[in-house]
Amino acid sequence: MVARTVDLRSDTVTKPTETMRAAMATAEVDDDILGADPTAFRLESEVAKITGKEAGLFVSSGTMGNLISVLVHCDIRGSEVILGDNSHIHIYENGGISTIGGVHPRPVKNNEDGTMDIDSIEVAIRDPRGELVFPTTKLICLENSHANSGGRCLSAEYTERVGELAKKHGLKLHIDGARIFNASVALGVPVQRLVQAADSVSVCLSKGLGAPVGSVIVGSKSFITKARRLRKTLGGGMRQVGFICAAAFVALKENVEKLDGDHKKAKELAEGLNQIKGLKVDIAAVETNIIYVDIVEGSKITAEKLYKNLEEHGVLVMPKGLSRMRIVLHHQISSSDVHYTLSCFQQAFSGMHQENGSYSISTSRGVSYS
Ligand SMILES: Cc1ncc(COP(=O)(O)O)c(C=O)c1O
Ligand SMILES: C[C@@H](O)[C@H](N)C(=O)O
Repeated sequence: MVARTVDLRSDTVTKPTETMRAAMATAEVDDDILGADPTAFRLESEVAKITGKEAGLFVSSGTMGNLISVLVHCDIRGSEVILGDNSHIHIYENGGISTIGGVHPRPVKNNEDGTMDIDSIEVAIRDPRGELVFPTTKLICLENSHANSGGRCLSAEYTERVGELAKKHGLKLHIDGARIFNASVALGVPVQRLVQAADSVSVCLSKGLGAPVGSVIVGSKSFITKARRLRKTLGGGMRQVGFICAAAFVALKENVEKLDGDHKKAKELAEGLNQIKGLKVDIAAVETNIIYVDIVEGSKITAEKLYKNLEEHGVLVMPKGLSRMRIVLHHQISSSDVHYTLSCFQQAFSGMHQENGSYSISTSRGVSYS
């Protein structure tokens, strides 16, 4: 039996807080298909207000939020969406925009910082004169923060430039904002400013904000009307959904202020890991709560042995390839958990480990733990 668990696999692993559970138990609910569940409406309105959009719609997941948004914008047969080749929509959503929506993906290379070169986006836009043979470009998708790039943040200025390009070509812009609040906190820029150029945004409440379930998509009233219908078509219409929206509302109110702490712990953990011989971390790439750690070639331990060793000490990470892992911080990871995690990694590489979580490493800021 493992004495202690430090779950760093994702920020989706958090458990509802007592406040969330209390809110769920007393939530005002009603049939959200025959009318409007009042708590769902309250959550949708709050997210719309924060993002500066006309309306919102609660959906069960970020995947459903992206799928519905793409399908609303890509409403003609032969539609094509320009998106990052390393984006969540392109890699981790089962190709739903194609298999369910019949939308053709037009991947453009993601840079290491999560952006796509503006010129490359423009080159990928189909020339309408070739409509006899080409799909029809309808939409550009961005992702902020960008998960597979290590939680890197897209600036408001970059997003605006993509928005201007979309408008120039009569296209729409969708932002996969699963971690838009992380980007906002890390950049010190309000969410509304980061998504101003977007026609739609999918905002996850179940990631860093710690809600047990759900996302809210936001956009114009007309967009949300179409999205609501498509959600029903996909079987995503829900009846007394207010009891899960109540938890999401608590997350929105209570946990945004905790994100900066997650980012600081991520930086500290990244710096500590980077000091361990056999591991490599690009510290500059750690802008929010996500860390990618590479096991350097020739290190004393294989990835498989490392993960097994960590798991035996209760530390869970997300393997991402043969010699890379992903670590995600969230509000239920304490500073002591960070120190304990570092001692477990240290032990795995050098056989040194103290159960009380102390270890002797000094970070670049001269901070040492022992
Ligand atoms: C960037 C990004 N977009 C979308 C999603 C999908 O969210 P969900 O897992 O709720 O479907 C995720 C999942 O964590 C994600 O990281
Ligand atoms: C794995 C991925 O699908 C999930 N969105 C996460 O970041 O944990």
